[in-house]
Amino acid sequence: MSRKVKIGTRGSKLALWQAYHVQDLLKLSGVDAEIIVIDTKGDQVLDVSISKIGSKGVFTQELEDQLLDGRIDIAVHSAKDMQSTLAEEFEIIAFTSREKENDVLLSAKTGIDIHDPEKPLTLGTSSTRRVATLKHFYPHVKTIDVRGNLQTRIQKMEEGHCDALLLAYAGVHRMGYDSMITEELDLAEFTPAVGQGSVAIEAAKSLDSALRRQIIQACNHPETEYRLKAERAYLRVLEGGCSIPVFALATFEKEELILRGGIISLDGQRRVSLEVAGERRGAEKLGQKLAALVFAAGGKEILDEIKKS
Ligand SMILES: NCc1[nH]cc(CCC(=O)O)c1CC(=O)O
Repeated sequence: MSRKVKIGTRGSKLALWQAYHVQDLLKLSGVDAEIIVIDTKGDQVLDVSISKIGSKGVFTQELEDQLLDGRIDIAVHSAKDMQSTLAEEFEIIAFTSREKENDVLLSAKTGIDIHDPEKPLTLGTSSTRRVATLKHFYPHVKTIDVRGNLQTRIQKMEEGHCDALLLAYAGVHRMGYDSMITEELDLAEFTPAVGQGSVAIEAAKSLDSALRRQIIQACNHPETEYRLKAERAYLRVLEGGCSIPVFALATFEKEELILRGGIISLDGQRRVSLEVAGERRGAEKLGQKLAALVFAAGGKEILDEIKKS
């Protein structure tokens, strides 16, 4: 393979970091790659909340068009931002080794404590899962909607719109803001969004098979792949876009794949969270099994209500 692999990415700082990360992984395997930045609809309408832009895959459509044209060979995304079902022509060929999956609090202040109900606290977030989780476990905490990239959000916080931000560790770490983290939240309470912390590499099924193999060899982390397969199979049954407070986290305990996940009502009143375990080669079945159990335990009702609202 003499020509360079063309990596397509959005132009945000986080997206670029992820594209450079994939470029580095390829380089380590002796594969040269170049980065091609593509504007997406999701980036152009920053002032509107994602759930209101409507269509699924606002961040992925333009990249997929270029994959089909062959103008790029692969598209790099936060795994979390990828729809659970891709169009027929596309597939995820690799998941990079996962970062710590936790949500974290980020603040410029000291003494931020979500556990003390006597202490007024306003958190900035734009995720329905995080808002609903706060309402469930920490009802005294106020939230405000803060959108935009991390730099913009931090600026809003420093202007006094909120005391702290509630974000994914992965993004904070990649953007170099670890020093502002005041707390890593408990995974059992703030169970992350499906895929949080991993980078997904998407390709057209028509991609050259030798190149495809090289990219997988260089970038795919099998343990992460199994974990995300289980989580994404769960998400697929729930058809959960990013506007639905669905959560799931698969982990390995020895050789066993454990999948914990559920759903919360938007008001935080009802939260269903369950756990299943099985073998790695049954990862997708495990996701489907969890979905069936969550539905039976009241999750279906919660989901139907949210879809109607
Ligand atoms: N929701 C947007 C988004 N998509 C990916 C990340 C961070 C990287 C990751 O979670 O893998 C974030 C920011 C956040 O949720 O705080």
